[in-house]
Amino acid sequence: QSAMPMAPARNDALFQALGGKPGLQALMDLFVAGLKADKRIGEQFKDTKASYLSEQLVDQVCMATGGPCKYEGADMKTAHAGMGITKGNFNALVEVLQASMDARNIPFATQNQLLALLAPMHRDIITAK
Ligand code: HEM
Repeated sequence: QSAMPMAPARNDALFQALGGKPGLQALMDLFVAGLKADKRIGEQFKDTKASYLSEQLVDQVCMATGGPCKYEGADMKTAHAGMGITKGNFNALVEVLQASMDARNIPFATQNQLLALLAPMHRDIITAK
């Protein structure tokens, strides 16, 4: 059940609104840098290779928004197993993503569409109180 992948997008409108592949690459580079620098959750990303995580996020979001990519990383449950991620950690990550989207001048409606796509993943990612 929790291993269910995201449903593929029916069109690429959200992918285009995010600036296509170059837009996503710029966004995710900023996002991962923001995660590493964040006082609340930066520690959890200290051993993460930024370029690697950024590429995985680009592929994941590109595919989920109808773009021409294939995400080949782990499913969200497997990827985050044993990390003890809390609701507070998850909300902090969402705030960093919002700040990154603001910095890229991504319109609010587009931001909300991406967040709506990612929000249900909390079930597979949050494993601790
Ligand atoms: C909607 C929210 C999230 C999404 C979409 C997401 C997405 C991803 C993806 C695609 C990967 C790469 C998996 C792979 O390499 O196979 C990953 C790894 C990881 N995630 Fe998340 N994640 C989310 C939330 C979180 C949260 C809240 C934390 C902790 C605060 C977190 C910490 C990590 C860490 C530490 C890794 C391993 C990175 C590495 O390879 O070193 N994630 N995540």
